Amino acid sequence: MDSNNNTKGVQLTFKNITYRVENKKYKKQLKKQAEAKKKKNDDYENNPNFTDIKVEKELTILNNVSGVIEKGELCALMGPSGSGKSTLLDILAERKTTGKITGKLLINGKEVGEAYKKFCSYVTQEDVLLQTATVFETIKFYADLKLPDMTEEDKVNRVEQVIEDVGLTHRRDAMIGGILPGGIFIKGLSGGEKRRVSIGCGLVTNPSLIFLDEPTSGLDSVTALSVMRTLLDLTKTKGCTIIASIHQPRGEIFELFNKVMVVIKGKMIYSGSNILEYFEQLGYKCPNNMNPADYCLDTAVEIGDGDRYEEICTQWQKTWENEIVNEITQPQIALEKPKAIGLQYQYYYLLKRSWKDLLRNPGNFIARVGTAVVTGLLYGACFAGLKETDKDVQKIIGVIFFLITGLNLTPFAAISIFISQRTLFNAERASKVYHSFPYYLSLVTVEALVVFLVALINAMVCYLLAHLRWDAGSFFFAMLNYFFVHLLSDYLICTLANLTGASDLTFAYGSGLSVVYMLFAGFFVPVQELPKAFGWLHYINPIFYSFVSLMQVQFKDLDLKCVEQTNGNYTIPCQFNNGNEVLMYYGIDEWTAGDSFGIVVLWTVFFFATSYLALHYLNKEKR
Ligand SMILES: Nc1ncnc2c1ncn2[C@@H]1O[C@H](COP(=O)(O)OP(=O)(O)OP(=O)(O)O)[C@@H](O)[C@H]1O
Repeated sequence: MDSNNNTKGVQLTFKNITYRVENKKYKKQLKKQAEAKKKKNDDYENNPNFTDIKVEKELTILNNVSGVIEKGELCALMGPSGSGKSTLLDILAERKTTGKITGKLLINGKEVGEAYKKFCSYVTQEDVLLQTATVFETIKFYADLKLPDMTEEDKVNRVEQVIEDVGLTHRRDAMIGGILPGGIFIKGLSGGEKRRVSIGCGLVTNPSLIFLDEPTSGLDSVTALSVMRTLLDLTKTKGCTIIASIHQPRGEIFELFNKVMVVIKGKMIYSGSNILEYFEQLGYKCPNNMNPADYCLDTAVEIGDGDRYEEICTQWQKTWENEIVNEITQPQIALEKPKAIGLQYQYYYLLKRSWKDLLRNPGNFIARVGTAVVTGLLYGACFAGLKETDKDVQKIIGVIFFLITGLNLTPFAAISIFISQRTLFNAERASKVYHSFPYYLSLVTVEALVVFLVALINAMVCYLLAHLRWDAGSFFFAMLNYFFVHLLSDYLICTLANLTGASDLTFAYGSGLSVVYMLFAGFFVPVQELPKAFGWLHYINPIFYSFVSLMQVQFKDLDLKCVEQTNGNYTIPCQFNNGNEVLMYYGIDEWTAGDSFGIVVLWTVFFFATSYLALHYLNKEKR
């Protein structure tokens, strides 16, 4: 048993919470209002009771909502669909990042500022978990990142205890399972078991306050009851305060709650432990043979649609202000604030997890490296044993261009990884498990390793078989160039994935950009022959600089043998006597290999940065 037994729970009071958002349809609605007014004037005789359409610049989603949840209470947040339950839950858990919020959140009667979030844990409606991790590893990851002061042994004990608390001891080493990025399915936990893992992740820090958004959604009734009983046990054994939004619980689940709060159309109409009695006072008596939860929800819908809605809301507001507020007593419990973990530790744990994920789901890695081997061999076979002769110049340039093109396109295979990891990242970031930067670094570290292997294998196999310029300096500089072409293309795809948040859009924009890059690389059409209107595009084309650098490595000061070809009586004269003439023909003789490679490195840094900024600022969890 935990040493903090029954000391963790807190009292949560929220006062006059109002939430407003911008009305994005404002202009459209104004137009409709004007049209309606015109119609009213034109058609007054037929429609004398016509009322104006109400249009506001801001929408009020929650209006002056207040309540108190005592230490150790299991509280249900109920209401019809769209009434504002999830919004209220998000505000109480301080997860709302959009809109205007006013009102107060008090822990044990005090405003605790920034520290507030550290007392809470939030379990989302969807289970967003890493498919390749086991139950133990998933919960341990949260313990590692959220409990920096604990020894390894204590963390393991805590995780084992949580696994027992959520009833998953028998599934401790089972994989989460599900659909992997790219579509492969691995068998793992059932829906109910995944729900328990998500709850376990929320429990591992021994939080004072736990928020759960629809904890029973998607579960069969037996599993739902079992999950809710687990939560009730936690309130009793650990004193946790738990608030769960819930839609339509079966009778047995409804009875487990110590308190029920009912929100209708953004206003609180009740908060207490005897809702049936309250509804009866209002004139809505629950028939004996009816599930009380169903009855409450039906009644809430009826109240929301009825004429007495405003009256009932006002009556409840008065009860709150005149009675409940005065009865709130503030428990005297010391609030110890959990410490935050350093970025380097976050990076360490994230890298460890990413590495394991790569090893357990090697399909993508094997496919990328395997393709690099096969295409390297095929390039090599087609261009085997090239000679430093005028006759082979076109083939040598072809090898360089094919290698660059292949390495530019291979990162498309990583789109599904970038997109699917984004979902997990969004959920974990919203739960404040780690900062975006160490996450990004761990992602790109593992990617850099794959990129390194692919570039090296692909280019080396081809370079050796085609017998390109044969000295150590040229070989290693060329390899470095191919690695950077591949790395910058990988970061480019990662940027597009983070900008768009969708795999189809990433593919569409990425392939379009690659075509433009190829076209303006100076290979098919030498730069001086590019159309005037678009010729400048090659200056902002990283692939052009890779091409220039590799051409310089291959041809600068290279002697070319002139082997004249004869065709009957006709002799084809040599086009190039040395490599510098080749560079001149392509209009790239004024560049140096170092300068153009430097620009490739700058482009790589640019895409590295844009990819991170897009990850950090865009496509966040939309709540
Ligand atoms: N940022 C926003 N912009 C516009 N409307 C919003 C915004 N946030 C919430 N709403 C609206 O506020 C209402 C309440 O949403 P909320 O998700 O809190 O309801 P809910 O009670 O949890 O519903 P459900 O039970 O169906 O999940 C909905 O009509 C929703 O469309």
